[in-house]
Amino acid sequence: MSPDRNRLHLAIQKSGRLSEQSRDLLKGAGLKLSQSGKNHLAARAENFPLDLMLVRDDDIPTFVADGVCELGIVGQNVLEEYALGQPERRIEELLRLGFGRCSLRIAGPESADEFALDRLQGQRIATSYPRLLGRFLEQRGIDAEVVTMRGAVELAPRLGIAGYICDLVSTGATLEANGLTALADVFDSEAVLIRTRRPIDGAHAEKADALLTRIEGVIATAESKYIVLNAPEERLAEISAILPGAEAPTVVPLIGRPGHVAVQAVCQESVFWETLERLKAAGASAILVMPIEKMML
Ligand SMILES: Nc1ncnc2c1ncn2[C@@H]1O[C@H](COP(=O)(O)OP(=O)(O)OP(=O)(O)O)[C@@H](O)[C@H]1O
Ligand SMILES: O=P(O)(O)OC[C@H]1O[C@H](OP(=O)(O)OP(=O)(O)O)[C@H](O)[C@@H]1O
Ligand SMILES: [Mg+2]
Repeated sequence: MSPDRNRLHLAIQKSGRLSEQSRDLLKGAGLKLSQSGKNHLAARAENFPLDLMLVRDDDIPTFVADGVCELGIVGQNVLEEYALGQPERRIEELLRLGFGRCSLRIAGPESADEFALDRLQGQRIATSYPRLLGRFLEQRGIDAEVVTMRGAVELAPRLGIAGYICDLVSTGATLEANGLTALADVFDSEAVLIRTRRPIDGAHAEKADALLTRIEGVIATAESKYIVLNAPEERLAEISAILPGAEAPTVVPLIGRPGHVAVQAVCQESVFWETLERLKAAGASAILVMPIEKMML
């Protein structure tokens, strides 16, 4: 099946850590995705000229670099590992998506306080990310042997394949279950939206931009809250400074309460209970924090 050139093509992971959140993000951007059974390798947006290609995450950078897919969603770890092996960067990273957060870490069977990077000299380290690890070691002048494994890297020390490993960690549960401790950070990652650097024709480029604007809106909305509160006028500057990530709040006089105003603002960073306590201490009252359903910046 050759791709339909009247539609955009977005590559996402078929099944794995990024698949569900990639689909949720697109649904949040208003796309109605056609059902795809377990064996389907493509899905269609019914209300937007976009086809989804459901693939192994390792293949996503290649598809986007070659322009087979104009867009993709992939972890920065996979993207950077791919890019390190290419003479030119044919992929543009457009947007961090706030999910799939993990770190590529060196781990081993010893405790972190016994460890110093120098202990890696002459050792074997098993990883699925030989280029990222290779760069890390080279930059630090460490001469170690990198052993490439496709998966189950955590088993390497037990099997005697390598003394250390370098693999993705988020909660640390997998390391712990295998008697390993994280010893050094190699690369921090999250899922990103990527776009080909190959020319996209005019109508397509417009569609890609429209989709990007929607996705930016979804990301911004996820953290953002709408805050409304009452404040003594003379403490307005102090209260505005506490509102996280808010630009130019709207200030409205309160009928029947001279010297007091109502303040409304979009906070683009997380609003914690501590924030509310600080606002109250600064004289704010009747503080409401509301979710924002949609936002276009
Ligand atoms: N424990 C984790 N927590 C959060 N994100 C993770 C975690 N592990 C991996 N990721 C991110 O999700 C991506 C996909 O991980 P997954 O384990 O599903 O990949 P995979 O086994 O290589 O899948 P595929 O079959 O598509 O090749 C990783 O490249 C990384 O960016
Ligand atoms: O620190 P943790 O929260 O335990 O996560 C780390 C694990 O997650 C990833 O594997 P995944 O579970 O996606 O399976 P895979 O190895 O089959 O890709 C990664 O390769 C680690 O093994
Ligand atoms: Mg993979």
